[in-house]
Amino acid sequence: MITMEDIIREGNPTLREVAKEVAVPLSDEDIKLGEEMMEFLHNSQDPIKAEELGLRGGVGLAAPQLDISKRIIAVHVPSGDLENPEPTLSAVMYNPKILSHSVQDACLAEGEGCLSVDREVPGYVVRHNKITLSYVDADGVKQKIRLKNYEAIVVQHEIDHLNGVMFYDHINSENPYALKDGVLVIE
Ligand SMILES: O=C(O)C[C@@H](Cc1ccccc1)[C@H](O)SCc1ccccc1
Ligand code: NI
Repeated sequence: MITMEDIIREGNPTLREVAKEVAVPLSDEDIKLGEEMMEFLHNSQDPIKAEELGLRGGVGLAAPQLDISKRIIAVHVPSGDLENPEPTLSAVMYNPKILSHSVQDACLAEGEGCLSVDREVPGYVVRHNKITLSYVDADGVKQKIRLKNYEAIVVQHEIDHLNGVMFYDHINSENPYALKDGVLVIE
């Protein structure tokens, strides 16, 4: 079971590598890894288990954060609506690829954090507001989906990890809260 000890922190060179595509059909090893990554996200969002296991809450995780330089991410975005517990996005994605994106950019009002970064780095992380994404799912089936707003931001944060990019690479060092016109700030 994955815990915080398995997650490498900034300074580890693996976080700056471009991860390799995984073979399709998926190996049992890669399928098992995806399952463990998803299990971590579920545990990290369960107050009892997170407390028990000392987990930081996460809505996404990328294999390079486990010192495994493979193009695998897991995302599990809860709906946040107690009436409707269905997550708005929950998937293990193999070889995810952004096929196209909106001209409109977006950022989270509260900025971003990272399970591999044990410090606050304030500032707007400007990303695409909408993306069209292809990936191979856990059943080995090629998927093509469109995401927007928060779900699109989470997936872009994780795909950045596959390309050796950290969220603070996007922050304007002169003025962390500088925003071009038209950037959607997501509360
Ligand atoms: O380090 C990671 O990749 C997981 C991040 C992903 C992420 C951070 C900020 C914005 C989008 C995605 C963790 O989920 S950071 C902790 C967190 C937990 C719940 C909600 C937002 C951020
Ligand atoms: Ni991260």
